Parts: sequence; C-alpha cells; structure tokens
Amino acid sequence: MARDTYHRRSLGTLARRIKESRVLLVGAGGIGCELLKNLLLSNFGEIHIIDLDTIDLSNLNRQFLFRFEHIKKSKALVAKEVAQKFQPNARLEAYHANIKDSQFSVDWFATFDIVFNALDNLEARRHVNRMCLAADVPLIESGTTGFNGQVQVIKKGLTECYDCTSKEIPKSFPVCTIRSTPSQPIHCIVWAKSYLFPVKQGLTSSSELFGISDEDSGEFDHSEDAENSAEIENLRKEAQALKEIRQSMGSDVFAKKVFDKVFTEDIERLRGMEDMWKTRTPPEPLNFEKLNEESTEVPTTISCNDQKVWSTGEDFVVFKDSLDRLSKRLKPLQEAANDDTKPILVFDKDDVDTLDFVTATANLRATIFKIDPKSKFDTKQMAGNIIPAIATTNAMTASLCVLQAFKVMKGEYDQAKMVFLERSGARAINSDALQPPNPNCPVCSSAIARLKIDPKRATVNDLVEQILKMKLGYGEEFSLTTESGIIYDPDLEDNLPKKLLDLGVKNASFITVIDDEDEPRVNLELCVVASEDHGAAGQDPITIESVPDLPRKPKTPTPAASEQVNGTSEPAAAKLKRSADEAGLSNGDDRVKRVAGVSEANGVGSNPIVLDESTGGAILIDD
Ligand SMILES: Nc1ncnc2c1ncn2[C@@H]1O[C@H](COP(=O)(O)OP(=O)(O)OP(=O)(O)O)[C@@H](O)[C@H]1O
Ligand SMILES: [Zn+2]
Repeated sequence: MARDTYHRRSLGTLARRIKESRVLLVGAGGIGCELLKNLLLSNFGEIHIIDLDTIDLSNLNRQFLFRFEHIKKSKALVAKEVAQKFQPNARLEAYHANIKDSQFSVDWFATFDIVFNALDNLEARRHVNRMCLAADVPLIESGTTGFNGQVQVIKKGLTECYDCTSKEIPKSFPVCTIRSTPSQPIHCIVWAKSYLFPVKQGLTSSSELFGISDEDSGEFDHSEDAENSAEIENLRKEAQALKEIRQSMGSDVFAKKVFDKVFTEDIERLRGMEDMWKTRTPPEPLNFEKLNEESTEVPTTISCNDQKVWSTGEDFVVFKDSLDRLSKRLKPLQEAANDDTKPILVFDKDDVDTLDFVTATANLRATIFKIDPKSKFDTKQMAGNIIPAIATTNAMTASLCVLQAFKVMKGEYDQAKMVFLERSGARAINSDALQPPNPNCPVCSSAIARLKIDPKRATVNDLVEQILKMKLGYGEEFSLTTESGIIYDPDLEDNLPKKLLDLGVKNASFITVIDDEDEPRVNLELCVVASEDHGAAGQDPITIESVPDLPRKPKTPTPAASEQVNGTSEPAAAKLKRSADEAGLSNGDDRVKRVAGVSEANGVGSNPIVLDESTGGAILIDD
C-alpha cells in the first residue's frame, strides 16, 4: 500500500494539512537529523532546514544522515540531499547559515506553519523564541542532555514561552578560587586550561605559557571585590614572570623553569599568605629534582592510557613530555611569523598534546592542594564541557516533537503537552499540561510591534520623537535597548542624531522599549523590518505598522531574569543543551507524584529505562 494511504488511515483529515504544510527546522544536529527523517516520513510537504555548522567526525555516531565523506561539508545541505531520498516529492530547502542572520526576518518566520528548534545553545533558542512570538508562529522546542530529553510546545498568548521560566547560564568561578584556593578537580582543570593556554573567547589576560591572548576566559568571574582585584593584580605580575620563562622555550631548562615557577615558587608564595590557610589545608609545593628521580622508570607512553588516574610521577612525565611536544610545535610557528602576528597554541579537547598537558598540570596542581586527580578521559569531558549525547534520546525526543506537531496542526493546544524523557523515573516518558504565559516574563509579556525603517535615514531621534512620543504617547522616562546594550535613555542623548544602522540595528533586530515612568507600561519589543524601499516616494524614514496595546505592568517583581551562578563546585560547563531543570521540568518529587498509578522512581540515574508495568510494558506516549 502506498505511504499516502497509510497516512490517510492513521491521520484522517490531518494527513492533507500535513502534506500542504510548510515547516522550519532549526538545527541539523543530533535531534535535527532524526526530526528531519520523521517529518519526511510523516509526509510534511515543505521543510526548510537551517544549520550554521559543518559536519565533524564526532557527529557521525549519532547524526545518521552524515557519513565519513561528508566531513567538513554543510550540515544543512548534506541533510537535505540525503533525506530527500526518503521522500522525493517533498520540497526541501537548506540554508548553511545562522538563524540569527538578518535575512531571516519576522516576515519570513511568519510564512511557516510550525518552527522546530533542534538547537544546542540558549542564545539561538532565545532568538527563535522571540521571532516566533513576533511572527505568531507555533514553536516546538526540544533538547536533550544524556538520557534526559524534553519537548515543549510554545504558542503566543496561550502557553509559556521559552523565557517564561528562568534558565541556568554557564557557570564561572571567582579568579581567586582558580588562582589561589582551588577545592575541586574542575578548579585545577580550569586553571591549567585558561592560565597556561590563551583562550579563544573572553577578555584580557596575558599570563599564558603558549602565547598571549587579547582575551580572557568566560570561566573567570571578574567582579571587582577586594579579594578578586588583588588576584587580578597578581595575575599581571605573574604574566611578566611567565614572559621571561617563555624566552627559554625549546631549551633543556624550559620544563624545569616552568615547573619551578608554577609548582614550587608560586605555591610557596601562596603558602606564605597565612590568613588564607586558617580554615583551609595549605598547599604543599612540589620539587622538580625529587619527582625527576622518582619517575626515571616511567615511560612517556603512559599518556596513552586515558582511563587510568596517573600517579604523581606519571603526571610529571606527561607534563615534561607534552610541554616538549607543544614547544616543538610553537617554536617554528613563532620563528616563521612576521611581527604583526603572534602565533599561539590554544586548548582544544581533541588536540592530544594540549589535553595531555592540561591533564598532567591539573593533576600536579590537584596533588599540591590535596584534591583528587582525574584520568585523561575525565579531564577531557570536564575541560571540553562535554555533555554526552545519546542517539536513542535524540531519536525518542525527535519523535515526540512530531506527535506534538500533529496536535499543533489540528489547533488542539489544550491537548498539547510538555513532554519529558528520563532514565530513572517510573516511566520513560512523562508529560505535563502546558502552562499559561508568565505575566512577568521579560519576553512574552511584552507588547510586540513591527517597526519599518529606511536604514540609510532612520535615526534614534526619529524613533524617539515621531514614533514613541508622538504615536505611542511615551513620556520622557524610557530607554531603548538592543542586543548590544542601551542605545538611548534620558541621560544618553548623544545617540539621538545617530542612524539606527550605525548602532547595529538591522533587519530582524529587536529594540526593547522599557518604560520608566511611575506606573510603567509593559515593555515593547520593536521588531525591525529594514528596507531601503521604505525610504522611497518621500515616505517617513521610520513607521510603525500598527499601534500596539500597551497595558500597565503587573506590580510583582520579575522572576524570570537570568541568574549568574558563581563559585560553585559544578563544572564551568558552557551548557550546550537544555536540561529538564532549565525547562522547568524538575525531576523532583512534584512530578513523580503527579504521575498517577505508577511504581516509585527506581533510583537516581543508575538504572536503565523503567517502563510502567501496569501498562504491560508499553511506553506511554501521552496521557
Ligand atoms: N544560531 C544557529 N543557527 C543555526 N544552527 C545552529 C545555531 N546554533 C546551533 N546550531 C546548530 O544546532 C545543531 C545542534 O545539534 P547538536 O546538539 O547535536 O550539536 P552538535 O554540534 O552537532 O553536536 P555536539 O555539540 O554534541 O558535538 C548543531 O548542528 C549546530 O550547528
Ligand atoms: Zn514568556
């Protein structure tokens, strides 16, 4: 029987609507590949796929549309080409691009029946959430972390949006914890990674051994309390000392100089700060000669054993050997470089030399501070911020997305669910009713309006005077914020004559208007539609499409703002995937109680998927 007949039998009248639908899939990674296959096999007629990345060797174990020969090619383009074979009649469009690019305007989003998020980062998720709210298109948001997965249906005005609940943001550590008082293996790993290597993203620091970066790691907390600023000053002094040591790179004495500085002298200096050790165990410096004698029998091949936690002597050998390998790589690069470029080596979890070095130096530091050392394998996970991705979780999550999409296509939002997948609960798949929008949400409680501008002419003054004060009746007290920060408030009048374009406002940008009067109106999100045509025929350089309703704000504080979490014992993971907790899907008691008639949760994280016995072992897809 033809596939269409099966679809009609199982989906009834919905089959036709699905075939005529036009949907957008954002992300062609772990969930995205599975979802694309599901959408095609479910007969969705037109699918647009976007992904900014190219295929990597490490994607092949789970992103099944990709093969070895596709490495370095665009994920979106390859996904389209390969998946087209499942359903040759479907219309597929692929974009090798960032969803945040200005070509993907609100008007473009509005052409889709459903948008599916299969992303791995907060920023892109937030952007799509805002665009879907502005375009009033339903969004199916999904994410996985190891064995956990979740799917959330988002519809403007009816359900919570992605930002209605607070999200955990990447953790950072106070500089003083990393530099002087580490207490966890991760503190030593962050130190080895960020202090000895330049980092690719962040702000200023120059205390690295393998080159000097203009930037600093986001893993450091730079808030200027007294303890921190003293540490930052120390960092500057040490930068100078390391600079001198760098001069001897490539010579026989290099390893000893580095070792003596970071594992002996710096530690003795730290130990001398007695106040610091009143409530903590003081660090014990290491001795180069002693370790050299103790490790004469250790082969350098020990570094290949990534499961074993190396002894201090083994760490010492790997330290010297990897330092030598890295120096040999850097030296010729430096000699060949002209004056303008300064070659550097940066940490990369997949670069064995840098990983060996970080493992060994982090472990030597851990020994000094009486912290448990870690295997190279564990160090790789922690230093590389790796969250295991599991093919089965992705596949199950992608299938749940399609089941929710059917409800969205039918307009049955009362039937749509927040669904989550977990390993240790009584059932593998659980669901919750969708919550109404949070009235204090900084995103969806805002009014939304489209602002048409001629980018060549429209100024901040045009927006403030003609639109906000004259058309929308704003008083004097309000501010304008874009992604790059505040562009106007009553004390920042210098920007008034500037063109919006020169302040980074382009097509698909958002400008948030925050009313600061005594009884403020809700925030207003202005979604920019920039078009040079708009300036033609003597039109105003800036117009608003329709006057939005701007009620007063509710008087309760806003709970959904992001929180900065510093100095915790958790890995400084730039958390890529959304966890159940982030989604407001706590795996705690509340939810277990809500799942009626099922056995008790069976342990925490240590058991395989437990299915509900009362249903004959069936996985309950939905309540
Ligand atoms: N702003 C964005 N625009 C378009 N695609 C994006 C954007 N941000 C992330 N993506 C894509 O979303 C996908 C997420 O997939 P996934 O979580 O499987 O990540 P991955 O990078 O493929 O794998 P891993 O991070 O586990 O190595 C990636 O392919 C990534 O390129
Ligand atoms: Zn919201």
